[in-house]
Amino acid sequence: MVSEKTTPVAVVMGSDSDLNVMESCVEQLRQFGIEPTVRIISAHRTPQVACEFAENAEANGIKVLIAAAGMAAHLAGALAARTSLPIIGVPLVGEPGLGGMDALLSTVQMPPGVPVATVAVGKAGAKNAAILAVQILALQDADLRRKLAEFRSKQEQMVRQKDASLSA
Ligand SMILES: Nc1c(C(=O)O)ncn1[C@@H]1O[C@H](COP(=O)(O)O)[C@@H](O)[C@H]1O
Repeated sequence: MVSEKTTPVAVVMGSDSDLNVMESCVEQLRQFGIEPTVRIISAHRTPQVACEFAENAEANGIKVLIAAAGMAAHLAGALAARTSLPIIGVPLVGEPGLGGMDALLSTVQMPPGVPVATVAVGKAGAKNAAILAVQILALQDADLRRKLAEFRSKQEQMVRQKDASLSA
C-alpha cells in the first residue's frame, strides 16, 4: 500500500508536461492554506499505480481528488472507478491536441453512476478545481468557509475597482 502524507486534497496529473498549467491549481490551494499531495500518475502509462492510488486515497486521508490530463483524458474517470471520493476533472490542452475538446469530452462524458465533476479547460479550470475542492472541504470546516467568504469579497472588490477606474 502506497502511503501518502496526510493532506485533504490530491492533485494528480497525467504527465509532467501538465505541471505548468496545474501549478495554478496548487498555488490556489496554498492560498487557502492547503498543501496538496501532487502526483504524476497515468491511467494509460502507469495503470497499476493509478489503481492503487485511488483505492488507498480515502485510507490515506484524502477527501477530494483533482485529476488533470490532456488528450484522451481517462485519468479522472479511471480514478473515479476505484474510489467514491469526489473527483474534480481538469481537461487540459494536449500537444498535439484538439484545443482541449478531446480532453473535455473524455473527462466530462462519464457514464451514469461514476461522476467526475468537470471544470473548464486549462488554467481557468485548474484554478476553479482548487476553489471547488475548498468549497467541498468548507462544508465541514468553518475556517475554510471564512477564507472563502474573504476570497469572494476580494474578488468582488477587484472587479468593482476596475469598473470604477473606467468611469473615473
Ligand atoms: N490523458 C493522459 C493520461 C491518462 O488519461 O491516463 N496519461 C497521460 N495523459 C496525457 O497525455 C498528454 C501528453 O503527455 P506527454 O506530454 O507526457 O507526452 C498529457 O496532457 C497527459 O495528461
